[in-house]
Amino acid sequence: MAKKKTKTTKESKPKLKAPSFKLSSQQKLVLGSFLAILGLLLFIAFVSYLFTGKADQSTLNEFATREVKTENWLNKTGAWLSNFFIYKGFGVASFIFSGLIFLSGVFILTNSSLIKLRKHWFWGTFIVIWLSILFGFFADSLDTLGGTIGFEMNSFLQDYLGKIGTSLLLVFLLIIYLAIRFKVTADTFKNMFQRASKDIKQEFKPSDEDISIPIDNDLTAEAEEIKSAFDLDLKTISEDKEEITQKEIPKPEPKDSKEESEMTIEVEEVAEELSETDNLSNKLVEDFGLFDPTLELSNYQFPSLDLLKKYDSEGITINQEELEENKNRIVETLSNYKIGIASIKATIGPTVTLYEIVPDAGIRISKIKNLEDDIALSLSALGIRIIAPIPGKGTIGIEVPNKNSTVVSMRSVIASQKFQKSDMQLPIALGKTISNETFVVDLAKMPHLLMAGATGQGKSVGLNAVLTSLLYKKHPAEVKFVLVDPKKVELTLFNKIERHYLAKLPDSEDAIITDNTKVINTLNSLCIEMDNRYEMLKNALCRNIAEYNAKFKARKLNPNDGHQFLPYIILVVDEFADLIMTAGKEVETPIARLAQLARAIGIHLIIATQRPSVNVITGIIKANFPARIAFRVTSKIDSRTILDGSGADQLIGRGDMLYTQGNDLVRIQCAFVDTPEVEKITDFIGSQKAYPDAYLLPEYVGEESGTSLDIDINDRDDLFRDAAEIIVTAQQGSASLLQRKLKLGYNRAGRLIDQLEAAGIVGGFEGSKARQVLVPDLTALNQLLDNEGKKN
Ligand SMILES: Nc1ncnc2c1ncn2[C@@H]1O[C@H](COP(=O)(O)OP(=O)(O)OP(=O)(O)O)[C@@H](O)[C@H]1O
Repeated sequence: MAKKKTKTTKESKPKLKAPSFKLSSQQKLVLGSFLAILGLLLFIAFVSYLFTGKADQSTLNEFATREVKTENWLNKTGAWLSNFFIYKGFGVASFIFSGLIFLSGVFILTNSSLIKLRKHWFWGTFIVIWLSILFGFFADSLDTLGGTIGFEMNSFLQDYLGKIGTSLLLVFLLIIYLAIRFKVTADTFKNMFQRASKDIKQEFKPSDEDISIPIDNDLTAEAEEIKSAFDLDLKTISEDKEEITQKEIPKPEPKDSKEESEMTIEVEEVAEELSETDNLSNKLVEDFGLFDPTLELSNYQFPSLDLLKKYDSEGITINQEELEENKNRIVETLSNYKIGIASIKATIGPTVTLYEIVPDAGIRISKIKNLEDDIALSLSALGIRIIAPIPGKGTIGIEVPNKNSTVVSMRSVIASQKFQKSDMQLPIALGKTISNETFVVDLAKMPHLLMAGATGQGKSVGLNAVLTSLLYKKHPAEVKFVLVDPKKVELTLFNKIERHYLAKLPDSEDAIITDNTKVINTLNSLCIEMDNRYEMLKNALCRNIAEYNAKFKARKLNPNDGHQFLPYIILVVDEFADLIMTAGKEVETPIARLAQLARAIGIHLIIATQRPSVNVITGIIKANFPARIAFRVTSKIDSRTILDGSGADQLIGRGDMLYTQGNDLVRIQCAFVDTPEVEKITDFIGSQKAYPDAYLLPEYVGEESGTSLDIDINDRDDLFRDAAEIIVTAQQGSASLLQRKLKLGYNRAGRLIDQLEAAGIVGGFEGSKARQVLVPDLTALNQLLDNEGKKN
């Protein structure tokens, strides 16, 4: 029962709210037309009141006396109603009521949405009140304008707000009305004024159409509303008001050419369609701003320039005597070979001076090229390099080392405008060129760097210069280093910034990798990271890391979908020769894969080697490392291996280097950064708040566990039994143990471990941990191996 009751009340509710819903069609017709006619009658009465109101005033009290005639077009009722609405009510604004009543009738007749009608009533009443207050201002001169209510409201407001306050309140109410009702914005006004001024220019006819008193304007608005409500169905009815509405609609008129030239075309800006995610991300950016990857270490301070040393011997000093001497020797030497010189020009660099020679007409360049060695010998100086011709110049260059070379300090290159103002993704200040310009390159564009040079020629300093450059320019959130240092001493200083800048495998203790086994795991892990990143880029529809990160910062990528800000990862291998000698293909394959594919996803490799021989820098490696740095090497062949040409063998060492990124060779004096300087920088960074851990690379589980199981017993290594005994005795399943005890290379030890796993002596690969030994002691081992023998 109770249920029923609630049902009935529920049903009755809309009835109360909108009785017209339940009207029959006939009732609707009756009520609708009644209201429409009433509206019209009121309108007529009101119009008449404007002319006859005064005259009829005295007759109102004698409504019941039929003899007393009134002048209103609708006689007594018209006079009474219009007096009630206009004089006692809201003044001329009451016209709007007539419109609203008429509109209600039309709505009922046409079965239109009553919600819309309610809106018309609400805003209509709003504007009636607004107008009557406005007209109340002029009640002194024209008392009918604002009506009694308008007058009273106006005087009430003026008592409290004064004339100015009331006017401003009216302006504000009008703004509310326009903004909410007609969605007017500041731009609309601008356009309206522009159009109006154009119209005024075009024609200014003082015709009837232009005479508009405020009331007309408001009626216009209402009339438009009426039109829209009818959907233009009831043409006949709206014809009454058409004249008024048409004023608002600009008619396309034929214009002469002069007018056309004055006409400016208004280009509407079409906003790009935003997707749902765009809207969401825009809102997020509005609320929280762009995503800031540095937020976690927001107080991080970049190292200051003071941490770097200044050198006394900095700055080029021109030794006129030396210049003259060298010039004479060059001219003399060349004349010995019957090469005349038309002109000679010197450019003094930090370590070498370049003499640019224009030979006499008719001298063949190839002749000079062939005499390269002889000329160098005659000039009898170490480090002479002849460039014949200088690419793009048509001159011949002879580089002669300066007697007193100047140190290019890291401080000077870091402080340079070129570096400080660079907007490169990974700027590296390598040093200074022969014309003493700071040389800055973008590692992201290289995209990988191969460094070679004989021992003691400045490779480690060069690597430190690269790392220092990045530390001075990149926040810990933006770049991570994977450091491989088989020499175990060169990069140890960077341990201090492990939790800021280094990346490592999960579970590994040290971030700097010194063990070759771990290098393979790390490289493979980087390949997984690369694949993961490609997947993320693909899902985000981005082509490279820069686009991806920009999108992430704009909060267009949802972290819940696995997206995150991606730091650049830079793999630095200090001694590649050692690595490739011991691990061979196992290292070469992932390195080549990374080099080929990793550029787009922000993994860059820097590989340094002392031995630039072809078995270290293999074809596949070379093909993927277009950017190369050569420090001094001992032979022409080595130079050719690195640079595909000679030159590196003629360098003078101590950071003198050649850089190529494809074609041109640039001679650069590498910036010098000393170990104490690096220590100061890493101390400075290390003493600051860090991330809880180093950047963790994805875990890599070696493939050997899967493939090794089908190793044939007969193919076992000769040392299999010895290896098994060592492992079981030590109860430690590690390849490095075998390497040490049996004096084996990494590859062979690894193979033995695979065979031991296949035989069930050691467990599967467990990342960086040693494998589990499954045989408890030697007796059990002997038993196991004997049983195996019997089976076969
Ligand atoms: N850019 C430079 N400016 C001035 N001197 C330099 C520069 N680079 C290197 N040197 C000098 O050369 C020495 C050896 O440099 P570095 O340790 O970098 O050589 P290396 O090539 O790394 O040798 P190794 O391969 O044996 O480690 C430095 O101690 C320094 O005195």
